[in-house]
Amino acid sequence: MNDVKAITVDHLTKKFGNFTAVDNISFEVKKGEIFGFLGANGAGKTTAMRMLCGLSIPSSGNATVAGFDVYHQTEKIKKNIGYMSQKFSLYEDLTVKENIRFYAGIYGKSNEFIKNKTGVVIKDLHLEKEANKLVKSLPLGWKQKLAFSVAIFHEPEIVFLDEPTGGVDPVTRREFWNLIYEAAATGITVFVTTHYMDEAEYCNRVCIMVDGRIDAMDTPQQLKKACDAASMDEVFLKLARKALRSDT
Ligand SMILES: Nc1ncnc2c1ncn2[C@@H]1O[C@H](COP(=O)(O)OP(=O)(O)OP(=O)(O)O)[C@@H](O)[C@H]1O
Repeated sequence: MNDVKAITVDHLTKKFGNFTAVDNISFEVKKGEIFGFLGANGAGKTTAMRMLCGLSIPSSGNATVAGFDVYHQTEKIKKNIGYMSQKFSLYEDLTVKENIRFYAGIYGKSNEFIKNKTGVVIKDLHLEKEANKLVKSLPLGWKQKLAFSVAIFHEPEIVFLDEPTGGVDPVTRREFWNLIYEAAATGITVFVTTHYMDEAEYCNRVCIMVDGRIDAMDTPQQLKKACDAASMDEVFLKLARKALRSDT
């Protein structure tokens, strides 16, 4: 990790009518950093992430992603990021190989690049026997690992992961995080939302949102120290308890 900024956020705000979903947030993420974005349901995580991905125009404030401005350079942002969410799924009726080729094609990669890298990804994920099977035949954990590999196939500067490991067992989640570490080691910046507090421990830095605002932001070690908590679970409970709004 170095001091190059992958993401800069300065007083960013998003209003829906009179309701302020994201309220004046500011932070920076360094290149190669694994940055965890936590908060109770309705805290504003997805709304903030959508602005950073160039999918939603802010009401006020500024932000840059990979050096591009979130108001005027949204197409450039989209080309330079990867995105994966629990809800975003691969095409179930395409094979593993067809899914990889389809998404790589969207980013305009050459046939040679796609062919070579498809082989590498399938080998790394140990999916050789499944390469020509329909994605719907794979277990959820395999689909998620494949979806992550597809999201970074075009070698983006930053990958945004919105609750990427929802619904899978701890062992598979651990394997998924190994992929995240490997990606970060190649210099890809990882911006991840999660509800799992063991995953918060794996992040270099964590930001906790409460009612649209940033309530705390630091390394997991420092947050535990500051809150006099034994685990991130305890940190989260102490901070999120203050939330007035919740979607659940
Ligand atoms: N398009 C919209 N119009 C009106 N309100 C919205 C819209 N999108 C989100 N909100 C509201 O903004 C708040 C923040 O929502 P957001 O989805 O960003 O939260 P979140 O932290 O991602 O929650 P979750 O963990 O449940 O996904 C919620 O109260 C939500 O109902």
